[in-house]
Amino acid sequence: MLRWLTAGESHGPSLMGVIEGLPAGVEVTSQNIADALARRRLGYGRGARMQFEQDVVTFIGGLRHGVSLGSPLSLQIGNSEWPKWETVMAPDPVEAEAYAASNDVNAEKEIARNRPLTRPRPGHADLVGMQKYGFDDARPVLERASARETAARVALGEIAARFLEQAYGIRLVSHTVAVGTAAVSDDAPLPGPDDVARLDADPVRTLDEDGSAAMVAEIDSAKKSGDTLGGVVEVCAYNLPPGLGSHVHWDRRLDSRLAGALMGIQAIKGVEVGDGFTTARRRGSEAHDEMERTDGVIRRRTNRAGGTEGGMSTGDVLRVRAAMKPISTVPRALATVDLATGEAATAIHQRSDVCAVPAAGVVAEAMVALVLAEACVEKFGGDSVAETRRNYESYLANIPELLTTWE
Ligand SMILES: Cc1cc2nc3c(=O)[nH]c(=O)nc-3n(C[C@H](O)[C@H](O)[C@H](O)COP(=O)(O)O)c2cc1C
Ligand SMILES: C=C(O[C@@H]1CC(C(=O)O)=C[C@@H](OP(=O)(O)O)[C@H]1O)C(=O)O
Repeated sequence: MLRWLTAGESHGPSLMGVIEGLPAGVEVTSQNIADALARRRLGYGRGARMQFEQDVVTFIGGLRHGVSLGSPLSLQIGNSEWPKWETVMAPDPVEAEAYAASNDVNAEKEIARNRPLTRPRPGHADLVGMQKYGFDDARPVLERASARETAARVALGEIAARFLEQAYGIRLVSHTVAVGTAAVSDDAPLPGPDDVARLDADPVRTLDEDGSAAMVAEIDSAKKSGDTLGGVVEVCAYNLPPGLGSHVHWDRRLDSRLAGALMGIQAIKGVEVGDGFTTARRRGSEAHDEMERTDGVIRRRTNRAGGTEGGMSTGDVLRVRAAMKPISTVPRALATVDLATGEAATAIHQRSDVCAVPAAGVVAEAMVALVLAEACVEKFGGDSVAETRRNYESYLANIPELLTTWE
């Protein structure tokens, strides 16, 4: 069993992540995690915070000399914002007035930060969270609802990705498919795992030059008019074995687990596996992936299904897409109600991203890595990378020759 958790608030001292159940022998370093976190900060259209956020990574346990021990791997990511928020987000009680009297240069701003947020922002967790948890202030809700938390997921996802590659040779890549109405062309080739550096060098993380320019223009135009954007990202996983997940029960299905994991990312409102919604409009004869046997190997002529059949990986490239809604904090103030007075108001707006779709791709990649790592641990078991690898090789070696789908 592989399980993981994150904790921490957006402006608290740090985020943390714990992953438990990973075999011993996974090679990973703080620098690997820092590099993954740097990729998540990329992307045209992100707000001011991404310019200065440092994402300082500290491993707390589970790792020795760059190799996992099999014990819970736990890490911390410092928030650069914390010094400004020490009073507002202090774990222990604080006297705001006493803080002001301390004559600190930041006192005025600090008091302002401490004021209850009573104008909930449409599209955010603010209002429902206040209703549900009994708060008279949106701060305790928005601090955890913030997508800052995705930094911890990307850190854990990087550990999962290293495990997948080292144990089974599975590699992942993500890219941006659309921002608002601007999209890559329908016949653009799928990126491969060796394209990651090229993707990260593009302002919106796509290999399609025209698509990239159109997306950048769309972001510029939204920014100019005080608006925000969403879009679509895709994650591809290469070199999967057949048989991850299962057809036998809904919550064992790989596609269902992937959909849940992607939908669990802040602002994701739709998930597609393979050709997904396009497939729904096709006739059966045009929708499925016909099989043939050539050179002693069964091959699917197409991969419209996106690498799953019957809730299991087929061994073909896994393709999943996630649709992100536009950023909820819209500079062009949205109408709301001041909960302190019941009067009409405009929603709180401080700094914010205009578009975070490229970053969402990196987060989606991390979520897919975590789901695949969980499915592999479940299928192949093993307490060390070497043992799980042996189990994986034995599984493949025991699939009868007439059923093989790989060379
Ligand atoms: C990487 C990433 C960055 C985000 N940045 C912002 C942001 O700067 N401002 C904002 O209002 N929402 C941002 N969001 C989206 C909000 O967190 C999200 O809209 C909010 O949690 C409500 O969405 P939900 O209804 O899906 O939970 C971001 C989401 C992601 C995945
Ligand atoms: C901090 C991150 O994203 C944040 C996600 C976010 C939101 O409301 O979701 C709002 C912004 O934070 P702040 O309110 O501090 O400016 C983003 O910067 C991050 O991705 O690391």
